[in-house]
Amino acid sequence: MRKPQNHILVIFGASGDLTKRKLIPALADLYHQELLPENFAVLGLGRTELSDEQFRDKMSDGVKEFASKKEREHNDFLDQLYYYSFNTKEGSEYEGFRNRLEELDKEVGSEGNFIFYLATPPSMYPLVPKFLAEQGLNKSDSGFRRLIVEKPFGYDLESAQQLNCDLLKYFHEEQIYRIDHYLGKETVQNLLVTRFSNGIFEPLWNRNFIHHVEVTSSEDIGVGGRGGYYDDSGAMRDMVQNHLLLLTSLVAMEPPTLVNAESIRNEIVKVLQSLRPIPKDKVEDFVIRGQYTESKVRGEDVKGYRQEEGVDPKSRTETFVAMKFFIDNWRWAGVPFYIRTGKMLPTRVTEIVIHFQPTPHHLFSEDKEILRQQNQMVIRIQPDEGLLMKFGMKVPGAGFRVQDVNMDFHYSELGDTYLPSAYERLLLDCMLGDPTLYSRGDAVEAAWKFIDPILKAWKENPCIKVHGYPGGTWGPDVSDDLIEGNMTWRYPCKNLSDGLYCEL
Ligand SMILES: NC(=O)C1=CN([C@@H]2O[C@H](COP(=O)(O)OP(=O)(O)OC[C@H]3O[C@@H](n4cnc5c(N)ncnc54)[C@H](OP(=O)(O)O)[C@@H]3O)[C@@H](O)[C@H]2O)C=CC1
Ligand SMILES: O=C1O[C@H](COP(=O)(O)O)[C@@H](O)[C@H](O)[C@H]1O
Repeated sequence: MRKPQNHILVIFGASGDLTKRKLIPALADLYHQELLPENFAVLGLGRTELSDEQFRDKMSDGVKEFASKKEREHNDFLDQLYYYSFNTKEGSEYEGFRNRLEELDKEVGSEGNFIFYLATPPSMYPLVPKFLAEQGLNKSDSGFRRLIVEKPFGYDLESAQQLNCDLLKYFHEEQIYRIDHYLGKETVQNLLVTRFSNGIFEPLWNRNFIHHVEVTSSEDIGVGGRGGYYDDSGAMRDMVQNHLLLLTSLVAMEPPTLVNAESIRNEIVKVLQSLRPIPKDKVEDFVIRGQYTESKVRGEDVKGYRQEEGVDPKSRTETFVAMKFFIDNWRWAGVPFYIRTGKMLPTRVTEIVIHFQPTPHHLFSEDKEILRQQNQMVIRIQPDEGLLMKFGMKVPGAGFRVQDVNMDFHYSELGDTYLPSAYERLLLDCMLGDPTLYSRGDAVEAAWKFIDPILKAWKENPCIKVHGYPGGTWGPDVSDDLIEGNMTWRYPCKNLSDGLYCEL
């Protein structure tokens, strides 16, 4: 495996939750696999006053696992962490920061290569690049300068376009790495391999053989301590605009010419640009929104969303979205795509279900449940990552009764194979200068263009219902009505044989 060039990773927002919970553990994993360069340091930034030592102590909790195994290595990793305190909103304070960075660069031998990671509140995303540019830190003749931008990328189409413009004033598109951590997931990348390295699937992957596609990403927890952020965001901005549309794009895209950033991202953007707009006055026919209410889950009382800390007690923010849409292109004309996400649902599962066309004639009419004869391919992103095919087999004995059987593969069967975390993969790719698994500006805007009219309709028309659903259920019952015919969503928890992830 190629190692990245020597560099410093500068984290804006290093005293925050994301740094401690995701970034530092991912870096520790890279360190222990010897994937970090020889001369490397992290420079954490925030207003909170911390010495380097205090910062290391604060971060060491997140990497305790290693501490117990290899104490010396663990300490060597922590020794690469540094901290500098300043208000990143104040342009006048950047000179001091630049001096510290240049000093550290000499100390570490990082050759003037810097990655700037924006893990601050989003209001700071346009400011930091401007102030970096004022200090001449956005470009260099000798070293590389890259900028990683966390989600959310904009609040709507207009703000996303504005943010793209703001970033592009100071950094080139090739320097900008917009994170969607779903693309960093091993099983999401495997979607491309499953589709494009197997002769058996791709010939069937189109409107002639696929009846409809379902994408579900459910969580069995509520908003927890993130009520303040979430109440202003909601499931549509938090999950659909980015992760779910990305999964849809990978399912629907054409084969890329090459496995590189340009080819793959070109195909992703084409799908997003082909999404059929949902007219504002038809939103209720295509999109169901819901909000969890007080309930009992597995014998425990759980709060309703409006009782969560930081949430407006009259909030109409959606914690559940189910929607139906079409992709207007040659491959997918007329095939409905159904996507669904929500908090406080029965289990945590992300999966894609390809429903194949039924046989043209139901030969084995003894089987009353005709739907059984529709083959399904379930691509499970998490947990218990794997792939499952469902098809009909004869029930042994008299007559011709058909029953569904499963043929499945679980990643866990690969034995000790190490599945890197999404952040680990994405950080390493950025260090190596490979943006393939990061979102391109035009893709982000195309996704917002599709979502924007729905958000506007919700905002402008209070008659569009926010359906309550008791925590621990699969969302509002009306979400079943979205699916045409006598079909329903796949409810993974109803069929324990499908996997071990279901905890109900
Ligand atoms: N947490 C998560 O799991 C995820 C977070 N994200 C995104 O990442 C970003 C960070 O999230 P998270 O870590 O949870 O947020 P936190 O609120 O925990 O942290 C925010 C960080 O920004 C710093 N900050 C805020 N204002 C200033 C300022 N004026 N000057 C210097 N530093 C400042 C804070 O430092 P201090 O208070 O010391 O100044 C703190 O380190 C957000 O945009 C979020 O949407 C995305 C995906 C997941
Ligand atoms: O981006 C986000 O994703 C998480 C879900 O991520 P996962 O990797 O656990 O599937 C979600 O909880 C959070 O609200 C959202 O901001």
